[in-house]
Amino acid sequence: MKKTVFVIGLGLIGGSIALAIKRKYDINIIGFDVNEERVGLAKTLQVIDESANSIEEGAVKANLIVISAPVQQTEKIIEQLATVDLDPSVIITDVGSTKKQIMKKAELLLEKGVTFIGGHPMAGSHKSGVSAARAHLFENAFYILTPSKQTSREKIDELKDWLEGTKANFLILSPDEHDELTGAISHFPHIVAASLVHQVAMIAEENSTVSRLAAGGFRDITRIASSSPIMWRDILLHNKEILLKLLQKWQEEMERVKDMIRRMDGEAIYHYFLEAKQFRDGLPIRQKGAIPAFYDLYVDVLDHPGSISEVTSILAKEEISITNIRIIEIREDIMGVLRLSFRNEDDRKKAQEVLAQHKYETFIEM
Ligand SMILES: NC(=O)C1=CN([C@@H]2O[C@H](COP(=O)(O)OP(=O)(O)OC[C@H]3O[C@@H](n4cnc5c(N)ncnc54)[C@H](O)[C@@H]3O)[C@@H](O)[C@H]2O)C=CC1
Ligand SMILES: O=C(O)C(=O)Cc1ccc(O)cc1
Repeated sequence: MKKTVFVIGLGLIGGSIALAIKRKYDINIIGFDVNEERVGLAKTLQVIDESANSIEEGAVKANLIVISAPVQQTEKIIEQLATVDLDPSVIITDVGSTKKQIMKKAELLLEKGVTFIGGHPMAGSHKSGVSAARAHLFENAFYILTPSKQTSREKIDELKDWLEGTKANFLILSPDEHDELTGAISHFPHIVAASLVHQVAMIAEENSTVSRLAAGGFRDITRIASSSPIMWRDILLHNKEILLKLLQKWQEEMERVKDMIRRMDGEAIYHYFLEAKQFRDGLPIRQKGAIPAFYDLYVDVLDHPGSISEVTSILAKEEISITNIRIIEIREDIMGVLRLSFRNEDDRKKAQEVLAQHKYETFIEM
C-alpha cells in the first residue's frame, strides 16, 4: 500500500516539499489549508493528490506530516495535532523559519511519545503561494533539523530519507543556535531591507524621481522586502530577544559610522568598507544560503544590433534556460554587460562553457 504524506499549509514551501518528496517516492499526498482556493490550486497543479476537510482527518492517515504554515499558526497546528490519535510510527516535522518556540510547543507531542523533528529548509523566495512551488527549490541549500534529545537516530534518518528528493544538505543544530544564526543572516537582513524601502518611500513623498532611480541595484538589494508580511511578522515575534540584541548592536555600529563621517575620518571609513569586503569576498558562493544567491553570469557584449539575441540563441540551442536577463550598461560604442540568471549552478557552468566556445568573456562576479 502507498504511504501517505499530509501537508498542512499549501504555499510556496509546503508545495515545494510535496513536489520534492514526489520526485523520489510514489506516495499519496493529502493536503490541508485554511484557504480553500489554495487547496483547489494545489490539486489542479497536482502538488497534492487529495484534500482533507480537517487537520484530524488528514493526520490519522499519515506516515509523515509536514507543517508548512507561518510560525505562529504552526504552534496552533501542533496544539491541534496533540489532541489527535495518531499512528505511533508517524513523524511530524515543520518548515518554519524559527525553531526555539516551535520546539517548546512540540513538547506537547513529544510528551505523548509522538516524534516531532523541527525542520527549516534554508532557501525560498519572496514569492508566496503554491503556484510558485518548485521541486528543485531546495537543491544544494542547507536544510536544518532540530531534533529533540529524545528522538532516535533512526527517526532522524527516516525523515532525511523522506526529504531526500529536496537534494538539500542536512545540518543538525540546537533550536537556540538555529535562531541565533538565522536571526543574523536572514531575519535581521529582512528588517534592514524593509527599512531601506521605507527610507526611499519617505523621500518619494517629496520627490517622486527617486522611485525611478531606485529601479536598478536598489531593487536587487531590497528584493526580500517583497516577501509575505504575515510570514515575517510571525518570525520577528518568535525571535524577539535575538533580534532586539542585533538591532541594538546595529544601532551602535551606525553610531560609529556617523561618527567616522562627522569626523571626516577617511582612514576609518576606508577600513570599514575594506573589512566588510574582505569578509564578504571570503563567503562561500557555491552554496545556497538563506537568502539565495541568484546563479548569475555576467557577459561582455559589444553594442551592436543583435548581440543580445545572439547570446540568448546560443543558450537556447543548448537548451539552457535563463530565468532572468538584464542589460547593465550599454552606451554608444562601448562594451555593455548582460546579466543572465540561471536556475542552478550546473546551468550557469554550462552557459559559461558554451559562451566561451563562442568567444564571449564571462564573469561570475562583477
Ligand atoms: N518563503 C520562504 O522563502 C521560506 C519560508 N519558510 C517558512 O515556511 C513557512 C511557510 O511559508 P511559505 O510557504 O513561504 O508561505 P505561503 O504564504 O506561501 O504559504 C503558507 C500557507 O499556509 C496556510 N495557512 C496559514 N495558516 C494555516 C493553518 N492554521 N492551517 C493550515 N494552513 C494554514 C496559508 O493559507 C498559506 O497557503 C513559514 O513558516 C516560513 O517561515 C521557510 C523557508 C523559506
Ligand atoms: O527570498 C529570500 O531570499 C529569502 O530570504 C528566502 C528565505 C525566507 C525565509 C527563510 O526562513 C529562509 C529563506
